[in-house]
Amino acid sequence: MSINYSFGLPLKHNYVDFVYYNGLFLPHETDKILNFWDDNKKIKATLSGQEKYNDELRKSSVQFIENTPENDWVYNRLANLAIKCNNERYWFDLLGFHQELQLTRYSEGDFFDWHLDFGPGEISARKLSITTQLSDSDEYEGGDLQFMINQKIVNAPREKGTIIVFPSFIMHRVTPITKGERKSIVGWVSGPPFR
Ligand SMILES: O=C(O)CCC(=O)C(=O)O
Ligand SMILES: [Fe+2]
Repeated sequence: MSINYSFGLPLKHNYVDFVYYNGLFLPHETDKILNFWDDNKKIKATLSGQEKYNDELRKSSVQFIENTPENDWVYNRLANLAIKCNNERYWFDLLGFHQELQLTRYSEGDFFDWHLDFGPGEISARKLSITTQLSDSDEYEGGDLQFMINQKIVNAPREKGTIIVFPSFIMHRVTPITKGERKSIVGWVSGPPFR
């Protein structure tokens, strides 16, 4: 039975595990984001805070997108959405992006096994994770972004342009790609320590 025993501030009950938004990036915009990809800057994905590659936990190619005047519209769009979503749902204390946006490519056989985006060290300020589907669902097989919620696995929507926001402390993974290629752009909104 839920009650409303407030300590002063109104109690808010609309926390959700993840939220998604369709159509906030139009097809020509997702294509423009993909054009930021520069094969010379491609790096093999590492696990945050770890220098060594760990192919058992993660296999993909990533590239970090510097915040320049040309791509500020992407940062801006994601920041505004994170603020709106946070005001409607989470009420976390947010400060901004402390890490560059990450473009990710998963080719056949690539994956990112169960993990949290939050943890000790440099990722301890992360509060909200925000990922955008940059590939059409039929461009790849497998490659589902999944959340573990109360022992149940829930799939995120796959439609190109969909932006998915979730607390960085939620367990999630990207299942192995069995055909084609999946691309995404991922950001982490940081804030002061949890309290
Ligand atoms: O590719 C995605 O949509 C999410 C990847 C991910 O979980 C991460 O980079 O932390
Ligand atoms: Fe993640």
